[in-house]
Amino acid sequence: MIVFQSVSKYYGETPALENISLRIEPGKVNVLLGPNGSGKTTLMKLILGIIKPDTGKIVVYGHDPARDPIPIRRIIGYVPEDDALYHSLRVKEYLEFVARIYGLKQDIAKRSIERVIDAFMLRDKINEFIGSLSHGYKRRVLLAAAFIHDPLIYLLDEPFIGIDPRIARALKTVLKNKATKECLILLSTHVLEIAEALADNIILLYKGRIISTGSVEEVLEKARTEGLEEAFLSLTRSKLQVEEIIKALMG
Ligand SMILES: Nc1ncnc2c1ncn2[C@@H]1O[C@H](COP(=O)(O)OP(=O)(O)OP(=O)(O)O)[C@@H](O)[C@H]1O
Repeated sequence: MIVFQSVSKYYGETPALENISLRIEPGKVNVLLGPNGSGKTTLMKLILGIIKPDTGKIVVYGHDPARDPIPIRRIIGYVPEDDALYHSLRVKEYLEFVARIYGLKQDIAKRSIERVIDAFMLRDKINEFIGSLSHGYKRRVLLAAAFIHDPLIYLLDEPFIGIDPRIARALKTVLKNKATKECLILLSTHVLEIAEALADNIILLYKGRIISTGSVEEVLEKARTEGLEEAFLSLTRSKLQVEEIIKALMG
């Protein structure tokens, strides 16, 4: 269980997250939705302890990430939104490096690396430098690294960006199954179809605040709309902006 108690995070004067109180439970696929800049990545970085809250408290399976991030990071598989990879390492070297960081024993590491190489169809790329890979392959390497130590928590920032439909389909099934095995899944996406298909619990952020939580049905009911796209636009008061974007682009 991850608990946020009245958490705020500011960058200078700008609030990235304001007064967030939230319980994120295992056994569900939790989906973070929100327009660009609404605080999704910030929320994930707070869970990892990469950044610290200005006010409030976060508890991740009994640990405070601001004070004690190491045991938390050991149980998390994290896919960052941007490609934070070591470009001068070859794919297999990078996966070996990640396995070492997680403290996997050599034989277990070897088996895990083979497993994720096959799962993310990286076999023919293992000796290539990460810097030379296409965007989609870099995303696959990041996903492979997140699965290497069979984590309890999956923190996936836009995991479906750049990957092809085969891996996307498999990943959806795997995340659903992992949730039934009491893993805690928290992913962010801008793709509402993915949210609709996957989410047991939606956390809708807007300008650093939570404006709706609950199942897809509950969010739709609160927004009094039929589809998630309409709910998103209505709850984030974005309908007028869509009209303006269309007008600007159509000339
Ligand atoms: N390192 C930083 N320095 C200054 N401001 C930042 C920094 N990181 C994030 N912010 C600001 O915090 C707010 C939330 O950003 P965040 O990246 O969490 O949003 P997001 O919902 O993940 O956005 P996106 O959907 O575009 O990825 C934004 O206003 C952003 O400009």
